[in-house]
Amino acid sequence: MISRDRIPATRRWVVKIGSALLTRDGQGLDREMLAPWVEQMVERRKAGCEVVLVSSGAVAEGMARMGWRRRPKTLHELQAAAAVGQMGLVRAYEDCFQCRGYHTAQVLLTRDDLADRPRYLNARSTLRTLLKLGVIPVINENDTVATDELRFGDNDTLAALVANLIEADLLVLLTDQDGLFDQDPRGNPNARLIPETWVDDPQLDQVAGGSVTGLGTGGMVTKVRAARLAARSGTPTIIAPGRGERVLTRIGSGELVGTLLIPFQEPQAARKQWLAGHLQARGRLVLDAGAVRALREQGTSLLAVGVKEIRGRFHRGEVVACMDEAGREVARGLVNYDADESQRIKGKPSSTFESILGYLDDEELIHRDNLVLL
Ligand SMILES: Nc1ncnc2c1ncn2[C@@H]1O[C@H](COP(=O)(O)OP(=O)(O)O)[C@@H](O)[C@H]1O
Ligand SMILES: N[C@@H](CCC(=O)OP(=O)(O)O)C(=O)O
Repeated sequence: MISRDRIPATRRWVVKIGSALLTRDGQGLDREMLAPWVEQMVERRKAGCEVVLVSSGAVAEGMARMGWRRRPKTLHELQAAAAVGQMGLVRAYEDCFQCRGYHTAQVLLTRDDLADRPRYLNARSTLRTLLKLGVIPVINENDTVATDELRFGDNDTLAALVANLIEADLLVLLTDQDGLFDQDPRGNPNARLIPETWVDDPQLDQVAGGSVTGLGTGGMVTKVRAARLAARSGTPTIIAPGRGERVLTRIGSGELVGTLLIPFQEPQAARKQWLAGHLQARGRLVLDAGAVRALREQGTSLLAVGVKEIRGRFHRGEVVACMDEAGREVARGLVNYDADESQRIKGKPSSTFESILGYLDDEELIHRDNLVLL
């Protein structure tokens, strides 16, 4: 189990800086805040810890550059603002890191980049190479091309998936509060900071509220969800106050800063993490109770005989969600048959596939190696 005293030994961090923190009430980047964070990340780097930065702020900086006082309503205007603002964002980081002797690299990702296995593997190799070269990757969502179906939507999720991608030792979510409280501290003076918690504690779903500033997206809800995603690679998360004095340095020395969310499970193999973090399943399979039990209790492959319903359009090799009859997702995995073929073989034993389809590709609908329980 990770505890604060193990943090000084961590060697790979993902640091996420949120919009609520980085932008002065929506007035563009707070460049004065940037320098101390960069300073501290450079300190970490010099102490032998690799750092990947996930930074929001493109939309807010774009709005400031265009002289827009209100956040635009249409997706295209938001995308335009992000494209303008991203220039300012990377320039600010590049200037700040370069004068301290470090190069930065801009990496813009969409959900599809991480959902597609070859692109996921490419992103992983590029990030690893950049880290080996001593460069600081600065990641944001590729807002220009990300439509609603393609969006991570909030950078907490993006940061967690990046932590999975590079198997980070720590995910730091810097925000405008001192950490996670037992209720939203805005307007609740009695709210108490939670210094440490298991990430799977169901209570967290009650305490974490949304964002109220209109600048950030997601609030604590997406941070808790991100911490749970990060836990899949065994990565602990700290939600910490970005405006706190030398916050990254203090976290690095194991001081009690913010909220530590502790992973509850052994790290999953990278392939299973990728499957679990895959945000958009192409289709759904509804399983009968026997199949759900077999997956959960015996860790078997999924056979067509236990499948009652096929929903959505998908091809062999794509990710599908496995649901129980009450509509809860129990697993997801890479399916061995297209949707049309699955429709024809559902509820049937594999001995009949050849006569139904004219061929037998695989005996299982999803092989256990390609399946992850949720
Ligand atoms: N239990 C809670 N503890 C702390 N903050 C909370 C809680 N519930 C909701 N919040 C809200 O979450 C906000 C931070 O999230 P958000 O605005 O999305 O920022 P960021 O851009 O840093 O991701 C805080 O300003 C706070 O009002
Ligand atoms: N990609 C967007 C950031 C999305 C966003 O606001 O995320 P968050 O900082 O998690 O609330 C931008 O750069 O403006």
